[in-house]
Amino acid sequence: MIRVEDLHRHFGGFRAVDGASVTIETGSITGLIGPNGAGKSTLFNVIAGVLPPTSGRVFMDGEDITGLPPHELFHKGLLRTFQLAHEFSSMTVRENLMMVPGAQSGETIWKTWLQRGRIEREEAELRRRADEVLDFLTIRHLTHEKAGNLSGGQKKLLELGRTMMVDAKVVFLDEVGAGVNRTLLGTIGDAIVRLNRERGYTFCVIEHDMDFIGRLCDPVIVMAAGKVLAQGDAAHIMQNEDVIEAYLGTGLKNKVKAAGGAL
Ligand SMILES: Nc1ncnc2c1ncn2[C@@H]1O[C@H](COP(=O)(O)OP(=O)(O)OP(=O)(O)O)[C@@H](O)[C@H]1O
Repeated sequence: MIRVEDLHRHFGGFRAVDGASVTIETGSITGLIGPNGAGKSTLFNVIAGVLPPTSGRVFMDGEDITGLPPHELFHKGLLRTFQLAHEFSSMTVRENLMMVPGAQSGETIWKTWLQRGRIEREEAELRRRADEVLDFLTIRHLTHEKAGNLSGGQKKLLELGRTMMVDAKVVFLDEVGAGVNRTLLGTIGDAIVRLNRERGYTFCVIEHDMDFIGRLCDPVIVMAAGKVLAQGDAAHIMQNEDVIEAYLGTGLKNKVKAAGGAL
């Protein structure tokens, strides 16, 4: 479980995150939604150690992890996908999986040179794991494709695949659906659900596509102007007056109400 207590992150006088307290339960796929500029990415960055908080605390399974650098969180199994570094575009999809930091044993070049048999065994094992990941994500046909030729959605699948190479526990995904076509978004959604159910991954997902959020996420956390407005299941959340106002603004909300319409 990730617990965030009264987190603030200011940029000069501007409060991008302004006293947010949230819980991401182990085993959940938690959605994080809110209008542009709500502070969602900043909250992710602070939890994942990319930015230090101005104040407040972050706990992982009861351990205080506030301000730990990304590589330490990485070793604890908490990662924001871009911590895996971007794909190497001139390398194949399988090579990209095999290159994930932390997937190798981490021996020095000198030692591995002395143990060439061992490095070959390790490479074979990495290749086997990479192929297992490609099968899981149903992209085995892309094994030898250069990563630079992948579509936006296929790159997102590769990102998910790379988390599988390091046995992540808690994965923070920022705007999974941005620029991804419907079919691939469905495949990405299925992969997230299967990783959650079959491998016990906990996810926290920022996404603007409400269909995607509604299908995948429970609970959903809503942020606006740096604060947490509401938390609950997606259907319940979209009935919440504060949430409607944050998305539509008071004027439009009143017009919708006057017209007797729903959102
Ligand atoms: N490094 C920075 N320096 C100054 N202001 C920043 C910085 N990073 C973010 N902000 C500001 O903080 C606010 C929150 O930004 P953030 O990216 O966290 O919002 P968001 O909810 O993720 O928005 P979006 O959905 O558009 O990605 C924005 O007004 C943004 O301009």
